[in-house]
Amino acid sequence: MAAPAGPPRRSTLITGIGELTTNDDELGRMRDAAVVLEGDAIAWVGSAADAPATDERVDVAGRAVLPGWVDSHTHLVFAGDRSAEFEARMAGAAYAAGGIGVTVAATRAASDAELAANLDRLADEALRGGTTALETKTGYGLTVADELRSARIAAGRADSVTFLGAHLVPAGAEADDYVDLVAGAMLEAVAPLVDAVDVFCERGAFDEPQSRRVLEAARARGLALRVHGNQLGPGPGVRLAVELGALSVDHVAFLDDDEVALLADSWQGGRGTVATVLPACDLSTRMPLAPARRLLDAGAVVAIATNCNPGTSYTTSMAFCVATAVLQMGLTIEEAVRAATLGGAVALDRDAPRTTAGGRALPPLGRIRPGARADLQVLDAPSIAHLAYRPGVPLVHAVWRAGEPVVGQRPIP
Ligand SMILES: N=CN[C@@H](CCC(=O)O)C(=O)O
Ligand SMILES: [Zn+2]
Repeated sequence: MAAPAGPPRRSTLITGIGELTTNDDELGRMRDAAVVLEGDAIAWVGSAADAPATDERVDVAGRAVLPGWVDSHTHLVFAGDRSAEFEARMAGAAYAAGGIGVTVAATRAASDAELAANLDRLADEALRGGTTALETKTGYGLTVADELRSARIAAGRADSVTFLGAHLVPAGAEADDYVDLVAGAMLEAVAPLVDAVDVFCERGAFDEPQSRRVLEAARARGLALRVHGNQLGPGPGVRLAVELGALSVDHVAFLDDDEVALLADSWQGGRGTVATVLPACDLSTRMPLAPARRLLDAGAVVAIATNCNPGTSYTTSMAFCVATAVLQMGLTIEEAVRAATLGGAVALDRDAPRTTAGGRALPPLGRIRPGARADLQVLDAPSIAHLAYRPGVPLVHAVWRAGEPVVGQRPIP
């Protein structure tokens, strides 16, 4: 299968692929496959025996190749450490939304350079673990100036940036005044820098009317919507997200059957709301694991993400989340890998080609097929089954991001 011809760009053949997971309905999961990368995109996928000539090549000696992880939910603009809070939780204390305030104080006190360096450190860590596309959020500033600098630091470092001014009512503020600020001046300041707007719709954070105000203001500006919902108990987050056409509702640990059906039905007749499960967060907060099996059985679209943040889920490891989804949430290997790659791309609205406001073409993410962004990872294993069969073992052998070999084995001319 080949992409339409364009101007010549450096081409690389990846051959000797023992097992290729493409997430493409026609190509499926292939044996003895080869892939050609050209510039930042995939140019050809097929049987190794039919591979075309290229400028350079790399033989991965029977290893498994799959799309890079698409981590569609992280909070990487922060400073400080909450390991004492984590240790207390492991000794029996409950998680409460108010812990966010500790990170807000540390983030406000940090310099731009410190915040950028912390984000770069975590993004590099994620890349070494096979993550080739990353969403990240503001939400630890909670003033116009601090949210704006968080958005500036995230823009250009992440594939997708989300404004989460509605993360917590900051100390000393009155809730409805703060919602006015978030939906007004704060949103106006960050809007040119962000792709989506998110709200923590939960007891102790924002209630349904407050969440709705922020989301409707965002929608009126043409921004995509996300909701942190049903994390710590039953709540209105899922219903609100589906009603307003949010791209995703994330956490979804507490769902009744009607909410599961609502998420599944949201896909009838067009684009719906992705249910993003965050297995590392569920474990780190000692909450029930989100019902990913029930969601898939009902026909919902599921994404798996890390929710990397210093409070509830301090990991960049998508492989850990995939292993947990298989071992503890009842997903098959293929379902978990798909949710952590293509599922994330759908949650970011990046599963199809897009053009930026400035006219730049963005190739789609989450699949290995001609025309997709050349984002792939090579495992030091013959099959994706090893991601759960060998949990906790760092299996990344090499990573290409947008056609560049960024980790491990390099091609030779
Ligand atoms: N739930 C809300 N926000 C983060 C937690 C942030 C924190 O505790 O610092 C989350 O996704 O889990
Ligand atoms: Zn989150």
